[in-house]
Amino acid sequence: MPLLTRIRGPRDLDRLSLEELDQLAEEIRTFLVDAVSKTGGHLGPNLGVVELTIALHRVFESPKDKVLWDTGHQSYVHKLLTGRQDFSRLKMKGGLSGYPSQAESEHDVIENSHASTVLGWADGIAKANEVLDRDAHVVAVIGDGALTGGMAWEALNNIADAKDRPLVIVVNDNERSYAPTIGGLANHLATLRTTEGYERFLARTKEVLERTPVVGKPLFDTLHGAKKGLKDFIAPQGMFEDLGLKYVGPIDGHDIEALESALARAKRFGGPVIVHCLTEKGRGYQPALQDEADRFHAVGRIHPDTGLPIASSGADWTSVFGEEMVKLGKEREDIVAITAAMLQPVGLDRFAKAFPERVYDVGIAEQHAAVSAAGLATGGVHPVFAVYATFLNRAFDQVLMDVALHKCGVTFVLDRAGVTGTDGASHNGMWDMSILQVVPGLRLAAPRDADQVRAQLREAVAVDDAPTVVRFSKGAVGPAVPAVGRVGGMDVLRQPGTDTPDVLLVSVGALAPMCLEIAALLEKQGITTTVVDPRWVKPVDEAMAPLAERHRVVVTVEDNSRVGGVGSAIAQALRDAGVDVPLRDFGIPPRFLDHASRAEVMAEIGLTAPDIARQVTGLVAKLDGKYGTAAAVDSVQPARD
Ligand SMILES: Cc1ncc(C[n+]2csc(CCOP(=O)(O)OP(=O)(O)O)c2C)c(N)n1
Ligand SMILES: CC(=O)[C@@H](O)[C@H](O)COP(=O)(O)O
Ligand SMILES: [Mg+2]
Repeated sequence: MPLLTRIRGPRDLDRLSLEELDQLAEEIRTFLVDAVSKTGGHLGPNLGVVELTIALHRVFESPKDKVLWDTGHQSYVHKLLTGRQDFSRLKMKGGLSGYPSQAESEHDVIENSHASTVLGWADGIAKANEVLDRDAHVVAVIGDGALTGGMAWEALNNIADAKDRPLVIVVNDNERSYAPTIGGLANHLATLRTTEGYERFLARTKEVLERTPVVGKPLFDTLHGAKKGLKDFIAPQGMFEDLGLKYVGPIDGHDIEALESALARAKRFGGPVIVHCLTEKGRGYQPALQDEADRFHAVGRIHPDTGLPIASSGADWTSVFGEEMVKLGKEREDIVAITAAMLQPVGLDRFAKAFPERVYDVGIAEQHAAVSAAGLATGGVHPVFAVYATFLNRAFDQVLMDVALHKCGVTFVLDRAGVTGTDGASHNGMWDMSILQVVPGLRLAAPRDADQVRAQLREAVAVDDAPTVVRFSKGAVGPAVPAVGRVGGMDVLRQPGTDTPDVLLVSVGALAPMCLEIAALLEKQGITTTVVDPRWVKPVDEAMAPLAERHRVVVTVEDNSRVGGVGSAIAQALRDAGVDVPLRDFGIPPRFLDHASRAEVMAEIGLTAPDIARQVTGLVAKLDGKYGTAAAVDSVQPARD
């Protein structure tokens, strides 16, 4: 990599010739395939923005000028050009984040991986530049997929209203989210893509007319002044121009010279301007280009030559859900499915194949998905909206005020619930069982294994007068965890072996195997434990309080924030029932978790069997008066915050 290794920062790009820039682009592609095949990551998106990122950093002066990335999964090239070329531990503990990271570089701003926010950020920074009279540019890169998110349009509405506030929007149009981007916007972008760019037409006309004696120049000035009429005739700018945004494009997103010319003109424009770039997701890497599903949007470790996965994972939670959905779809014609641009990642691809007319991809529009689901339920069908837990955060109000308030029978299936790890703080599904606790009427299930996913999904879709939620983890689903008894609606997973047990251990969802391990460790300390799985964690089962009362201490363990989670809800239920058995809740501490493997994160926050068993042993010891009264129990520190 003779050129890439010489790039220590963006300004090192300035001295390269066009030929060298093209060579650098090739070196970067080779680097990306080699590095990401070893670690896994967002290979396809980054292969598509190599030339675009080079051109951006040649035209704009980061970090003085702010180069912002929507979702941030396509920022690997940006990292390579801003002094970060060790990708050996990408997305791993202590290695580079898979997204921009302010801790890594002054060139990075937006760290969260939640789509459609970049234009809002850009609007705010541009306003700050104006207020502080700062001589700096803001350039926001947004994908065609992210542009289907409502927040992008809220921002555009504001940006378009400030005609003299410089802001450059680069639409990275590769015609895909994971799958081909859907909706009216995608269709509009297609018309812009397929018509001869007005700018190119104008450039060519200018060239011809400037060579035309006498009438040439005046004619060009007339044409150039023709403005919208001519533009719409030559290349329908439509929506963006109608919004009042200057539109430049479409530009070949792999032609560095054309990109630099367009970006330089946009930079000089002095107001909001859209540069519409046409790129190819997975460019330059045949296995990605041939991947019809998602062009290697996010890959695990792969063989670089073939693109084939190195480690194929066994049955995962997602596929268990997907298969049951197909069965349900056959049994009930009123069941429909919704995805927010993630059909395959959430496991609805098989349902879509079987029932193409009963699945809706709404684009990256979770809020719309929830409201549309309320409409679908009101219309007499039962929608199942499958979404990553962390992405439902943005649709909280819609779940509350559209679905729950109207008692709509909508089922939300939350994949990637709990600690996911390698995608960093914004991807952990650690808030759903807290924020959804406050939704009146909503019922929330946390299945512990594949059988329970199937059973609880069926129980959920049988509810037609309230929102139901089924949440499960990322990745491989563990072995079946059988019940050995039943109390109310709850499964007993381990009997205490005595009529006066010490601990009631409430195991939530996928942590059941760990909770059984905790009980075994406690038994070695002579501590008797009942392990119970509530199955439906909201509302708290009526049998919980009486069951708790038969124990000396209650311990709850959940793969969700400790704050306002299942433990809090159970504590409140015990108080309401006048049961004052001490309770200690274990969960995720209320802080943002740096990227690392799931196991490393769980160990770091103390959500492991040995950690919890040690703390519970201390609790019981205090109860035994070895260290004073039961009240001393409260002095035991919760899991490390
Ligand atoms: C709110 C939200 N929903 C879903 C996702 C998952 N997601 C990550 S990237 C992506 C597709 C983005 O498409 P686009 O913006 O066109 O970028 P590209 O990958 O094509 O460069 C999606 C749906 C997300 N990050 N945030
Ligand atoms: C950037 C984004 O939101 C997705 O691409 C996400 O990174 C995929 O996560 P999984 O790998 O868990 O499907
Ligand atoms: Mg795209």
